[in-house]
Amino acid sequence: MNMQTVPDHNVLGSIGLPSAFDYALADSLMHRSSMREPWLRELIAQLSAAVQQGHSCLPLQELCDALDSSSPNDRGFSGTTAQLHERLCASGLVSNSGAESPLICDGINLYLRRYFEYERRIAEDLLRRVCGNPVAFESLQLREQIERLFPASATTTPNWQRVAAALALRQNLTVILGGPGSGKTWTVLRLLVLIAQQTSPPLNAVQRELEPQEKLLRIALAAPTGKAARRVSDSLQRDLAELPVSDELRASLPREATTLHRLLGMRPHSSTPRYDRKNPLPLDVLVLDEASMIDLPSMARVLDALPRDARLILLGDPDQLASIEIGNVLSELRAFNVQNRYSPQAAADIAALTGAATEITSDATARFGDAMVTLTHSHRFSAGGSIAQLVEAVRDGDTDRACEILRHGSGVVWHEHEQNDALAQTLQIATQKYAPLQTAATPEQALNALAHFRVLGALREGPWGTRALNASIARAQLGLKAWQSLPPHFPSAPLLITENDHALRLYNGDSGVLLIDTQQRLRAWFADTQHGVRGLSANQLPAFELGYAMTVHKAQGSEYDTVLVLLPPQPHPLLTREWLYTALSRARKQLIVIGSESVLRAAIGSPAQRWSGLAAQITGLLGTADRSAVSSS
Ligand SMILES: Nc1ncnc2c1ncn2[C@@H]1O[C@H](COP(=O)(O)OP(=O)(O)OP(=O)(O)O)[C@@H](O)[C@H]1O
Repeated sequence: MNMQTVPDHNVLGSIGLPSAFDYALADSLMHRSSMREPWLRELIAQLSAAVQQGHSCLPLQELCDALDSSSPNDRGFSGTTAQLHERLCASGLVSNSGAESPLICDGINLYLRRYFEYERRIAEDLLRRVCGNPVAFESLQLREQIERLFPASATTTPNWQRVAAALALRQNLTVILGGPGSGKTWTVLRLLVLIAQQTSPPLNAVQRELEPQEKLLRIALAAPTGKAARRVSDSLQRDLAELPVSDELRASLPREATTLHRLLGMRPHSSTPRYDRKNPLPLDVLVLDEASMIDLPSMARVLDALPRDARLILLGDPDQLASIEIGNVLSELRAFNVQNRYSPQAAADIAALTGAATEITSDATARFGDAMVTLTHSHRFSAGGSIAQLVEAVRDGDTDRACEILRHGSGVVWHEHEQNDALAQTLQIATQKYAPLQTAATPEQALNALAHFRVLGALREGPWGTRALNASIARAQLGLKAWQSLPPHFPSAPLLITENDHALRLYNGDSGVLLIDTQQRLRAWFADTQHGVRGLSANQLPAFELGYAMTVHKAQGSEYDTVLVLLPPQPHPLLTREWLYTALSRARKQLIVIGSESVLRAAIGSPAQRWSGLAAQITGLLGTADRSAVSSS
């Protein structure tokens, strides 16, 4: 095959066609190899295309199957993964890990070197924090403290929030997983109290003045986006007030979360952060919230910068949409402990610290799984409510049950429309639900109306895209004539910020509303934890667009009383199980789904597939032979 050609078909059906860029990369690498076989060029292009789509590697097994099923004349390889591995190594482009080759193959996955190294650094760092010096604790006193901070509740047995606290006291890595409203932030604040009490006794104001700074526990909270960081800050401030601790201790806890970008001191136009391995962050504890949205390079960077003896606490929901960039770190980690089972030693420590009996596992990777707990009770949805049940059914891929709940559940409505009827119904409901926005007399009323309802879609462009929906809803709200005579941003318009402005504390995905003030100027209003609302002149704002309807990606991390989810008329690659799970779980009280059963079934039946070798690398480093138990999903 001519090295310059770009085939019109791909080897791996589940990855989009490699682009000219992918083939250019393949060609530049092929020049460094004495091997001229078309299948090798094809493999490299596929690998490059996979990385563009968020995969960090490609499994050899998938590649073998795909190459084997394509025409032998065309591809020229047929054999086992071991044979493929051997041929790859013979190309001179691939090594097992050490040598400076552009590609790495560890016998399971094929990587571009950079992504192998990110995963290797993350795996080594996390293992060090899990397996480093076990923290000694005095269980009797701690048990009393845990009972005081985590009051007994009838929600789950065992009380997984207490278990999270016990795990965090044992080692320097804790991963707290759970769906929306499962109490992750509530737990982490109490857990920080325990760590602070264990590490250094609280100081009063005078002692604080006298005490050298380095004796205070240095804690930071960070999230991948500005919007997520602000949301965590809001939750912290809400929960801090209710903490049963002294004022001194309360004052020593963080009130604000920051973005990963800011935490690392990323500079404009530079990819080199201020903090790194040579200049580590001045921290004893780092909490990373919304960890499912953290991509591989960012995770590697933040772990590099975190001192080796600092504690790391990851919070997140691995069932939500993964990072739009490369990697799916959280769901790879979840594979080590899906069912809250612990090694005998961890189970004994949990029992000593909380009195809870947990299931024991003899799995060889349990040592790593001991860092993990999944909170299973939602404090936000009413127990056993239809929305919670529906979200669970979608998460578990139980399509029949999801359809059943949608048809007969309370608080959920399903309009099984196809094609244009779905758009017409969306418009009708949105017009009615957004009516209070039109009549709101104060910013508070307008923002309340906006918090009450939102339309969520899958796509941005096209007739079913949020851009077209926003224009249609605005037209319906204002009347066609008014819409034609007004600029796109008008009084009572809901707005969606589309870029970060740290100085104004406005972030991509934030919602606000435009209103005319007493001096007839257009002002934008935003909800504010401290002051209720805050107003800014409309011409101060960073980029924004209409926000009656938004994509689920933009809505990630937000909730509304009522959510209308509009499915497109045909299945779409974006419409995965994780997309639907994230969309449905944005609703607090009422859910309206508009779309056909076939599209709904197709979405539930399409779990997003992200190839990653992180779990395999951790397993390898743990020294277990049984890699298949935690093979990447
Ligand atoms: N054990 C508990 N007892 C009483 N209230 C709780 C408990 N755990 C959590 N809550 C409350 O439940 C609500 C949801 O908790 P929280 O915000 O911590 O959940 P989350 O898992 O962080 O949610 P999200 O992922 O959506 O950010 C909050 O109002 C919190 O105060």
